[in-house]
Amino acid sequence: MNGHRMSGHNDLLVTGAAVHGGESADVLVRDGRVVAVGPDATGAATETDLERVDADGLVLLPGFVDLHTHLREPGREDAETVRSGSAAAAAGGFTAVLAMANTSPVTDTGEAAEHVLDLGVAAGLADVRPVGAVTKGLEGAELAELGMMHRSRARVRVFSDDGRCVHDARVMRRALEYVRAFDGVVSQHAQDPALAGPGACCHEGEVSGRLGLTGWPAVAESSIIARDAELALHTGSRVHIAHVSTAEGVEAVRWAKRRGARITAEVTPHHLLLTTDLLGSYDPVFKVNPPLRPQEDVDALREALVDGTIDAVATDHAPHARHDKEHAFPDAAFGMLGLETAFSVVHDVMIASGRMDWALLTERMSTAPARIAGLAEHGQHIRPGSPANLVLVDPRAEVTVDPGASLSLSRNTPFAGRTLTGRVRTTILNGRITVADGEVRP
Ligand SMILES: NC(=O)N[C@@H](CC(=O)O)C(=O)O
Ligand SMILES: [Zn+2]
Ligand SMILES: [Zn+2]
Repeated sequence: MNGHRMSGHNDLLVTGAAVHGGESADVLVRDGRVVAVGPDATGAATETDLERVDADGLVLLPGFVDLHTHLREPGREDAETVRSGSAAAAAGGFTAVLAMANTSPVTDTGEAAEHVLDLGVAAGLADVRPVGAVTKGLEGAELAELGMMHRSRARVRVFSDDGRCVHDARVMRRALEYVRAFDGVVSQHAQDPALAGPGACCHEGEVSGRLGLTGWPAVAESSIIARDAELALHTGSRVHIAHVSTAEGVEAVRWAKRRGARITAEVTPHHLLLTTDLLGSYDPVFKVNPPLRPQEDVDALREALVDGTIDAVATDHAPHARHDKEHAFPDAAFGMLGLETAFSVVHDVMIASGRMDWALLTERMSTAPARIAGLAEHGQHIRPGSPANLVLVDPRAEVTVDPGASLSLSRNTPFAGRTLTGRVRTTILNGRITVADGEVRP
């Protein structure tokens, strides 16, 4: 809001954008809202106090919403802060991000959640919403203060022990029962720890045998999804499956939806594009949890994202300091950057290839994640009265990913040097430009 005033403009007029990928129109934004779309927009603008954004050839969409971001603050401000992560989010076209609870200290109390919320407001570059831990200290034993986190100013609705699976069925059942009262949701890192040996660090299959690494079998993912679907049916609560990575996992979600379970699922951009083939290099930049999978899984994930078995794209942006990645593959940290490249990857893999249209991309990157997280100010259809949380993208521009240009404090992108079609140009948060062409607006 301050920035809005400081910029000196009351009105923002976006001209010639293909709204929702359709007809091109002018869009007038004032006081954080869209006030006019179409021929009226120009006439309604205040000529004296107007910023124009020429959007010829660009597509205007509701801002993206990320259900799964690691911002590392508090605790690992060397890898990312709420400020740097919000800048990366804005550069990637995101207007809202859910900040995972595996910080230090863990977000497992009302105060901890409010702290993250306040850091997000102070940064002012994205709507940062804390995810609450399911269990105290992510230890999997005792429920965290779920009700207190929900009743806090942060209004936490999404809970996750991400990084660790809530493997105890009794704990998962209690958590689901608890969040039902306020329509909360548990986001599960579906991976049965009992099914992977200690030191697992890649996909279990031909690749783990060949490289001599310990792997996670697909059944570690699908068996937890099936169990949690049963618990969701039993409790009547909502469960969300984080970063689905296998064809078996997709099949379990499909089965659960058919049975009427209140289940949603997400896939990451990296699991939609990258495969185990990259592991031959033993480069830890490709080490992630869940691991990269073979092409058959990638194909199943793409299909599931189209047919709705998978509801949303979520980045699992997981920044790591250089010294945590510079190890032999088995010892390096798990995780990849994702916020700044998400749109380009999804556009390249799903739209440029003809698998998806703009309406479906909007649903998967904006509308569905906003709905799952209960964020009413995001993912709204662009029309007079809707919140001005928006993104302008250029479907024709190519991006060659340069880790050095990232606004994240970390550099661990698996897409370095890749050329992708589709680029984020301008992100608008609450009526104010946050990032234009990769530069943060002061
Ligand atoms: N995705 C990862 O490989 N790592 C995440 C944790 C997680 O999402 O499980 C992290 O916090 O670094
Ligand atoms: Zn996870
Ligand atoms: Zn994660």
